[in-house]
Amino acid sequence: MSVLSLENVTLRYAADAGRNTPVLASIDLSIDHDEFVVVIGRSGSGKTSLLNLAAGFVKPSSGRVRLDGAPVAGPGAERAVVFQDDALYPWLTALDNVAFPLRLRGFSKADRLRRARALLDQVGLSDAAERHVWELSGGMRQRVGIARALASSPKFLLMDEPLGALDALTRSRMQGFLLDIWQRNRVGALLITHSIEEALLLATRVIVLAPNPGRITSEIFTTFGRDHLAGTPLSEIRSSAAFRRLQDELTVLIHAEEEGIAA
Ligand SMILES: Nc1ncnc2c1ncn2[C@@H]1O[C@H](COP(=O)(O)OP(=O)(O)OP(=O)(O)O)[C@@H](O)[C@H]1O
Repeated sequence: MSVLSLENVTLRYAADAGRNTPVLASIDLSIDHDEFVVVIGRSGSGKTSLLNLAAGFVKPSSGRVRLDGAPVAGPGAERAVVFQDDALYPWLTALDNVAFPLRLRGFSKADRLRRARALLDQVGLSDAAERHVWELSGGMRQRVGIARALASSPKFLLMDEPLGALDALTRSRMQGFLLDIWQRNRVGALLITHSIEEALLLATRVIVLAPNPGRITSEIFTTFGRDHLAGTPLSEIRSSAAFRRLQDELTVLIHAEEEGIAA
């Protein structure tokens, strides 16, 4: 079983050396391989910074980031990252975009095309394999991006607002799709969102970050995503009393400090 952990992490950016308050402070977060952890919090609370630490894009100023007990020294194939902007290679087809990381890992051409086709099939894009990026809709591009992230068989999928640029209907469909991908590939997930509804639908655990310094103020365990995977339609979950109650609770938790300052 894999575990990705941030242990007593503080982060100050070099550009902000004069700033007294760190961007993140006293962060203790451990993500198991079967969890779907969603981080939510006000703008500037350090959500992206936290994901960048887990990805190894930035190093903690103090504390440790570990994967299965070993220090994380930088980015690695076992922690794949998906951004809001899909960042696909525009000159390649969907198939070649997904196959690209496999080339870097030394797979033969036949093997990478076989695996890339299987991944595109998994994200429902078999028919779009030969299309170029500009021929794909926003939701399709994000699915290619996720297939590409899965190509390296990561243990963890780190997603920064992956559905943030999509229209409401596509976003809603993609939420069900993300749950399916998470379950089928048995990856641990860390996802950032601004949407309380999305957080509750996807997460097995929601983490609330508050700013100045960025720190974890609440943790809520939920089962809505698993209920959906067991057959409950998302529309039924969204309109249930239990879901609405947690939505209200989470809204209060996210804005608690703001209201405290205003009072
Ligand atoms: N590379 C950087 N160098 C210096 N400061 C940075 C850098 N990246 C982020 N920051 C600062 O760190 C703080 C947290 O930023 P971060 O992007 O992690 O927050 P966030 O919660 O993801 O915000 P948002 O919801 O607006 O995307 C902000 O004050 C930001 O200006």
